[in-house]
Amino acid sequence: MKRDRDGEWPPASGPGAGETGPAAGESPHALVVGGGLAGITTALILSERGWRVTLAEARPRLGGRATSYQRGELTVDNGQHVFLRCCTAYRGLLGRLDAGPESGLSVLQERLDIPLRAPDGTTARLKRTGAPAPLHLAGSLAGYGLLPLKDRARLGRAALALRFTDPADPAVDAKGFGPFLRERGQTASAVDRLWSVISTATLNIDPDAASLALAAKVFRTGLLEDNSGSDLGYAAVPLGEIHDTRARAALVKQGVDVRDATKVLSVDADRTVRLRTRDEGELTLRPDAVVLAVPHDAAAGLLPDGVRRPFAALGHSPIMNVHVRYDRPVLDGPFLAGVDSPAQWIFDRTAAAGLPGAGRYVAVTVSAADALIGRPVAELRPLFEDELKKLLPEARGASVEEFFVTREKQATFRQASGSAALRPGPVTAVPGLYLAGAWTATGWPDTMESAVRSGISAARAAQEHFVSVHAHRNGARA
Ligand SMILES: Cc1cc2nc3c(=O)[nH]c(=O)nc-3n(C[C@H](O)[C@H](O)[C@H](O)COP(=O)(O)OP(=O)(O)OC[C@H]3O[C@@H](n4cnc5c(N)ncnc54)[C@H](O)[C@@H]3O)c2cc1C
Repeated sequence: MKRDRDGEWPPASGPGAGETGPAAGESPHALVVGGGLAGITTALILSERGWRVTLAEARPRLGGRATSYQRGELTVDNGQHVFLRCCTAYRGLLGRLDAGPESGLSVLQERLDIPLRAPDGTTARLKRTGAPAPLHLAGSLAGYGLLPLKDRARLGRAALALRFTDPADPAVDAKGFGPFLRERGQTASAVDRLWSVISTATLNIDPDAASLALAAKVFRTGLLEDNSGSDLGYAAVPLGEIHDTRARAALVKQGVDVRDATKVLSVDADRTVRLRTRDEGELTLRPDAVVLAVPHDAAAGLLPDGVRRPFAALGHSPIMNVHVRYDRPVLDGPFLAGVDSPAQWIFDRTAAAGLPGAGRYVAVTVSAADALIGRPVAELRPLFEDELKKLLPEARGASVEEFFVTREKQATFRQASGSAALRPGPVTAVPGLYLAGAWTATGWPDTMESAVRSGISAARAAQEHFVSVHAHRNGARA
């Protein structure tokens, strides 16, 4: 079987460390631009390989789009984040930061188990058994109470077709997920009440517009190829505790020069980089490697003139989170998926956010939030309070103590059909200049997993280039 090197967090040293570090006495300098998960990963790996690494992050905190902020006594995530057991690279990063499930900082279900409810009170449970994939879901889908029997009977046809759909095929990427499902007999309710629950959450776009290739990647890797792939995980603490505090400590321990509140202003074709530092001063560096681990539009703005940047057309899709504090428990588990409702995923974040007392704090995720993200709180509040009363019977008698909204207009790139062709690999036309970020060509949707994979690939590309240039120079000298 082909080894999935990008899915493995590379060992720091010893056998398996891969391409080996720079030779003794040589200590090349890398500037990693962007302190999101892609930049953190690149910086850690290059540093472990013997590079001197500077990490420049424009904001005062690390973690990029997967982070937290303080609001009174609550530590609020900018948006609820989940991962799956198949996210091997992100789980590798959690392990590297001592933040895996065994640390208590994150949770990973032993077996996939998602409770779902519709506003009319109908419920279902997406649950796996220990049977081999795809039989591990057969019982759960056969009893999926949110769909009539005739719809359930047809689910297998689309699942089987997805299992044989190649996510790497450009012709597949040119197609939409919605049309593919309809062609395979899936009704509008099957799309809304089952397929979209997973595809909208992972691809952040309506199924009709979503790339079939990315949908096939999600369903194949998560649900259809391995029985444990979709076991669900999430942080048990604020995201910032892992992606900022823990990551920063690991980077500093590793010797990385972490410069937050430091913005890269320009990168020239000879790798001369201008930065604006925390104290508003300017600094110029000329490192051996520059890794742009920034969002795609920021990368398009920083690349030197003459370098192609088709990815500037990737666009964005928004995610909105609605945050509600109740005076009492309203959820009878850690989370619930809502169907036929704008309240798509409801997570109890009381303990994670550090809220004391009997009250409860829930975070509600609205992916592909194009229609709602621009609406004022005055409109969103009655809408969501009402929806939550329909989905959570316990909320009907509860008082809302606080209601606020976080809006991420550029949460992910627009994962539409045709987007794969726009995603670049880590190597650019400028020697020593690399790209990383969840939007680059990892084959994964714009997720934490994709970000970490992109960081692994960029670090590997920088390392291989450096080693080959030096082997060439040393050969020329001999
Ligand atoms: C609300 C929300 C919910 C999400 N839910 C999930 C989920 O459930 N599961 C999941 O896996 N993914 C989820 N995602 C997606 C996930 O957060 C991203 O895919 C991932 O964090 C991207 O990491 P990154 O390092 O590629 O980019 P980013 O996190 O965007 O990091 C890039 C960094 O570069 C910095 N930067 C930009 N320009 C400069 C400059 N000129 N100089 C210096 N620094 C610069 C930025 O400040 C930023 O910190 C969600 C995203 C959002 C917003």
